[in-house]
Parts: sequence; structure tokens; C-alpha cells
Amino acid sequence: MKIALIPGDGIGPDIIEEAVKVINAVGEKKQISFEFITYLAGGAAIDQTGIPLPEATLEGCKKSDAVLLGAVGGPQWDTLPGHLRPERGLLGLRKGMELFANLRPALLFPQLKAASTLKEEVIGDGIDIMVVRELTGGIYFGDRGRNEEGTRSAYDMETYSEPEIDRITRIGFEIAKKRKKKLTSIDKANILETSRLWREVAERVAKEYPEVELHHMYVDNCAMQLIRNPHQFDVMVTSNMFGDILSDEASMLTGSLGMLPSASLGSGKLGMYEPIHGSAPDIAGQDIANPIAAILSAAMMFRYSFEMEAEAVMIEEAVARVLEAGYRTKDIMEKDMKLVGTKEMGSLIAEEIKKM
Ligand SMILES: NC(=O)c1ccc[n+]([C@@H]2O[C@H](COP(=O)([O-])OP(=O)(O)OC[C@H]3O[C@@H](n4cnc5c(N)ncnc54)[C@H](O)[C@@H]3O)[C@@H](O)[C@H]2O)c1
Ligand SMILES: CC(C)[C@H](C(=O)O)[C@@H](O)C(=O)O
Ligand SMILES: [Mg+2]
Repeated sequence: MKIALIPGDGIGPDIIEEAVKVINAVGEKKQISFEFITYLAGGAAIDQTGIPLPEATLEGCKKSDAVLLGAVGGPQWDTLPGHLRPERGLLGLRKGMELFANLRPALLFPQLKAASTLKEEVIGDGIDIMVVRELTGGIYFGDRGRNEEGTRSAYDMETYSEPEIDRITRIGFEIAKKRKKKLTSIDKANILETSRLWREVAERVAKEYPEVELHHMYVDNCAMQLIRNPHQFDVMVTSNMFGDILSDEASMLTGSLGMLPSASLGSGKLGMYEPIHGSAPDIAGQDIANPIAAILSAAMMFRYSFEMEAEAVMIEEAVARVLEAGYRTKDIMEKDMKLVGTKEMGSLIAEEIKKM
């Protein structure tokens, strides 16, 4: 298996190192050999090559079986013009590999109930929501620009085509079909034309999935409902920007932004796996970042790109056991638990795999 590694910036290298430890532990256990090739993207690429996405990175990623990415960005690149920002490198990777479906599972490990921002009575028997975010369209990729004459202005255009909405809502239905058979499509159809088309297409696709219940919800209400009663959601499908925002919100239901992994998928097996959080410049290089989102992203890589479900479950189970033993990074620390750093958390999870 050929894995492209893009550590990126800030805490990216810290957490990717731990994910690699865990992947190697699975490899040892199951006698699978991995070839890791490290590529540059984001700020690290700007510093070395002047651009956020060197051609060699995209080409190398396309030739790999999967890509594991840490995070990109940081204040030192904030003053660069938009097209040169580190984050554009990430968008280029997603678009370049045609990874239009971003799965962000917000799953609360039972051991972390106290770390969730929700009250115990709201949590009930747990939180398990799959956010399906459209990843290569919408306002992120629309025409944008500035008018500098007279009163200055700027614009970002949101466009969605019917095929783009069709394929992402279909993914939502397919996932819902294998879960609790409830899909909530999130939009702003009371105001946006793209959302009105989104609803029409979702309704049409729904006819092919009679076993799945389709609901529509406005995004502002959804932001509130997620906290009021998260149990009403099974699978959520939404546009690029709404999915970005709602998934950060959903991460706090699971205890921390540092707990939420993601898989970016296209029509083949190649996928990119990345925690949903950013480069966290405020804690970079201090051995305090939570590596679990990156490690759970590696589990998703086994599940979706390698079709190795047992290995994916092995990693998830190892995370659960380490949490059960009371180990916590700073972001999920609670009274009477054992505080560990990034490296120790990664080592504990890798060791747990070796014991299985
Ligand atoms: N996928 C990505 O590469 C990605 C995602 C989001 C933001 N970014 C970029 O990252 C930079 C910083 O953005 P931001 O501060 O808004 O968001 P962020 O996600 O980096 O950090 C938000 C807060 O969460 C904390 N946090 C994040 N990940 C954590 C982890 N694993 N363990 C413990 N705490 C963690 C940070 O310390 C910070 O307080 C920006 O340049 C932004 O564009 C990149
Ligand atoms: C860094 C940024 C471009 C990115 C996004 O908005 O998609 C990030 O916030 C994410 O959630 O992966
Ligand atoms: Mg985000």
C-alpha cells in the first residue's frame, strides 16, 4: 500500500507522526507493508517552493492508494494574496483528485461523555451523526474577486450544478440506507437559489431511496437543533460551506475538535484522510495536540480506500481502550484522568493494537 503523507503546518507534523505510528502497528500485526512518501502542501510548500500546491504533490497523491493530511495554514502566511494562501493548496488537492464527498462522523466515545459540551440528559445513550459535506463545489470554488475602483467591493460566487447535487445527495442516501435510514438535507432554501435547486434535486433522488426518510432543514435552525436535540439526526448532507461550519460545531458534541476525523472520497478508491481541525498554531510543536482525529482518519483510510474493515475497527477499538484506561490529552482532560502528550497518546494507541 502506497500512502502519501502531507504533514503540512502547525500541529500537522505532530499528529501525522502519531497516525503513522498507529498505521505501522497495524502493519506489524497484520503483516501489511506500507510505503510512505512525504509531500509538501500548504505553508510548508510555500516556504520551499513559493506555491501552496507543487505539481509533484498532486501527481504523487494521484498515484498513491491513499493520502493522509495533517493540516495547513498559519499566521505567517496570512498576508499573502488569496490565491497563494496555504488553504488554497488544500482546495487544489481536493479538486485535483475530484474528492467531492467529505464524510465527517461525529461519534461520541462513551468514555468522553463528561468532555462533551452537552448535558448528560441530552447525550442519552450517545451521539452518532454522519455529516456528508460536498467538497469540490459551491462558494469555495466559485468566481471571486474584487473591485478596487471607487468604493471597494469583493464577491464570492456560490454555484451548484444538478449533477454535483445529485452525486452528493446520493452518497447521503447510500450511507443513510446502511444506518438509521434518516437523511436530513441542510440548506438555506428560504433565501439561496442554489439551496432551492439543492432541495429539488434531493427530492428527485429520494424517489430512488423509498426506505430512507428525507427531511429538509434550514442551516441556522440546524446549528441550534444540533445542540438542543442531536438525536434527531442520523445522516446530514449539505453544501461545502455549511458542512465546514456544522462539522466544527458537531465536534464539540464529541468532546473536542481534536476528536473528529474525515474521509474525502471521489468515485474511485483513492481518498484523502484528514482531521477536520486546522493547524492550531497556538499549540504547535508543544506535544499537547490531540492526535486522535488524525488516528481515526487513518482508520477511515483502512475502511474506505483499502476496504479493510477489521483493521479500521482495530484502530477505533484501540482508541476506545486507551480512553477507557483514563488517558487524556489536554483538550479532553477531566478530573482524575491521566494527562498525556501527543506522542504518548499515539504510542499508547499503537501499543494497544500490538496487544490485540
Ligand atoms: N484542514 C485544514 O488544513 C484546516 C482546517 C481548519 C483550519 N485550517 C487553518 O488552520 C489555521 C488555524 O485555524 P483556526 O485556529 O481557526 O482553527 P484550528 O482548528 O487550527 O484551531 C481552533 C482551536 O482548536 C484547537 N485545536 C485544533 N486542533 C486541535 C487538536 N488536535 N488538539 C487540541 N486542540 C486543537 C486549537 O488549539 C484552537 O484553539 C488557519 O490557517 C486555518 O485556515 C486548516
Ligand atoms: C482550511 C479550510 C480550507 C478547510 C475548509 O474550509 O474546508 C478547513 O476548515 C476544513 O474544515 O477542512
Ligand atoms: Mg473547517
